[in-house]
Amino acid sequence: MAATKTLLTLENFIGGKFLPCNSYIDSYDPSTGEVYCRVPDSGKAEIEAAVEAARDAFPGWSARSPQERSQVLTQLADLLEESLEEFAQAEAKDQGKTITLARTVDIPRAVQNFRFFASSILHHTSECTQMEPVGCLHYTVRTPVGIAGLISPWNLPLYLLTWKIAPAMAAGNTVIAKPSELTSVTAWMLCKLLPKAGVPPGVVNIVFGTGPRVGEALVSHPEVPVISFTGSQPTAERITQLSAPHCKKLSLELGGKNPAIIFEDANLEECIPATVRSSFANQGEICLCTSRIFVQKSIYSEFLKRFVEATRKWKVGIPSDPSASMGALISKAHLEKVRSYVKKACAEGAQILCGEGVDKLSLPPRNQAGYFMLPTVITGIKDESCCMKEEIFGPVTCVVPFDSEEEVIKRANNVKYGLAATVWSSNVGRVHRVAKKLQSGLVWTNCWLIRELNLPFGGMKSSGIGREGAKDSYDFFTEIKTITVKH
Ligand SMILES: NC(=O)C1=CN([C@@H]2O[C@H](COP(=O)(O)OP(=O)(O)OC[C@H]3O[C@@H](n4cnc5c(N)ncnc54)[C@H](O)[C@@H]3O)[C@@H](O)[C@H]2O)C=CC1
Ligand SMILES: N/C(=C\C=C\C(=O)O)C(=O)O
Repeated sequence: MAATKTLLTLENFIGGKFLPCNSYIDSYDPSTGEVYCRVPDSGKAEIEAAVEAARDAFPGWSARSPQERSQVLTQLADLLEESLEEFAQAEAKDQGKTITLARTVDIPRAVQNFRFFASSILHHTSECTQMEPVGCLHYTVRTPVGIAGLISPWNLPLYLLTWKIAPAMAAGNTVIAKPSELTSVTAWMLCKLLPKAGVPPGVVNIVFGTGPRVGEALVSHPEVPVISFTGSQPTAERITQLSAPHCKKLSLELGGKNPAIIFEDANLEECIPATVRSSFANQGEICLCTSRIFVQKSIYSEFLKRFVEATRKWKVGIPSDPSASMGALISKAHLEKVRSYVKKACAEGAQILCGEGVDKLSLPPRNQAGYFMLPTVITGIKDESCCMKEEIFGPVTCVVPFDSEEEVIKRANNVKYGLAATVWSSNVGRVHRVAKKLQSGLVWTNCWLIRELNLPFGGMKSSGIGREGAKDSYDFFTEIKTITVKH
C-alpha cells in the first residue's frame, strides 16, 4: 500500500474532467525495470462516457470556423512548447529513449503537428464544375466525419498521438484517443493543457488502457465512424475485423522491413553515419528504421568495416545521459523478442559483427535490470531468414551484398512490407529509376527521415492502408459531398 502511494497515477480525461478508474495497470520505467506509474485499465464503460462527451461536443466544435479551430490548435502548440523540457523528461522516462531525442525530435514534432494542422486547415479548397447544356453548377463540400477513434503506439508516444489528434480536431471532429498502455504519461500531461488552450470539454477525450479491453471497445463502438491506427499488423487485422460490420473509415499505419540500398558510387562519408542513425535511432523502434542493408559487392568489405566501427560508437546509455545515442527498449518482453532474432540468426549460421553477444554493455548498477541492448549488426544471412523478412523493431540490422541494380530491386521488394526505403548513389538517373521501382510508400535518397508534412505518409502492401499528411489527413477526417444546383 505504501509503495502504491508514491507511484504516479494517471486518470482518464473525459468531457473536460479527469476521472479515476476502477482498476489500473502497472507501467514500467524501461531504464530500471521498476514500476513507477499506474495507468487506468479502462473498458466499455469509459468508452461509453467518452462517446457521450464527444457526441455532446460535436455540434459546437464542428460549427466553428477553420480559423477559430486553428487559433485553438496554435494556442495548444504554444503551451506545449512552453513545457517542452518537462514533456521531454517525461517521455524519456516513460519510453526509455534518450532525453536528447525527446528534446530535439519527439516533443518539437508534437508542437509542430499542432502548428502544422492549425495552418494547413486554412488552405483547403473545394471543387466546382459547370454543365452548361443542362444549366447546372456542381461543387463539393467537406464536413467532419464525427467522433474519431485514434489509437497510437509506444515508440513515439506524443509525436504519433498528436499527428492524429491535430488533423482530426482541425477538421472539426471530436476525438477519443487511446495511447499505448506502455507509454501513457505525456498524453495525460497533454490533457492538462487542453482547457488552457481553449479546447471545449468533450472535444478531446483520452481514455487509457489495453488494446483488447479499451481499444476494442473504441473500435467496435457504432458511434465512432472513423478509426486511425498506428501499430502492428496483427492488431490492424483485428481492428479491420471489428470495424467491418460498421463499414468504418480506416487509416492503418503499420510496420516495415525497410531496405537501404547502397551503390558503389555512394558518398560513404554521408551514407555511413546516416545508415547507423536510420538503423538504430530510438533503439530501432521506429517503423521507418532500416533493417536490411544491401551493399554493392565492390564496396561491401569497406562498407562493412566502416559501418561496424561507426555502430560501435553509437553509445547505449541511460535516457538522462546527454551523450547517449540510444536508451532502453520499451519492455522486457520486447527486449527478449528482439534478442531472440539475434539467436535465430546465429542458429542459421549468420555472423554477429558487433553488439549482442559480442561486445560488453556497461551500465550503472541501478540500471542493470533495465531493458538495454547494444546495436547489433548481422551479416552472412540469407534473404529467406526471418531476420530479413520480419519486423524486429529493435537495434538489429542485417548487411548483405548485391551485384546489380535489377537484382537488388527484386530482393528489396521481396518482403510483405512496403513502408520506407533509402537509396544511396551519386548517379541521379539511377536514384530516380530505383526509387520508382521500389514497392515502398516512402523513398529517401541520399538521406533519411527528412519529413515534408504536406506530402503523403504511409505504406504499401502489409505496411498499411491510407496516407497521412496535409491533404490526406484532411480527406480522411472529412466526408465529401457533391452538390448540384440547377439554375
Ligand atoms: N508503427 C509501427 O510500425 C509499430 C509497430 N509495432 C510493431 O508491433 C509489435 C508489437 O507491439 P505492440 O505494442 O504490441 O503493438 P500493437 O499494435 O499491439 O499496439 C499499438 C496500439 O494498439 C493498441 N491495441 C492493441 N491491441 C488492440 C486491439 N485488439 N484493438 C484495438 N487496439 C489495440 C495498443 O494498446 C496500442 O495502443 C512491435 O514489436 C513492432 O514490431 C509496434 C508499435 C508501432
Ligand atoms: N509512424 C511511425 C513513425 C512516423 C514518423 C513520422 O511521421 O515522421 C512509427 O514509427 O510508428
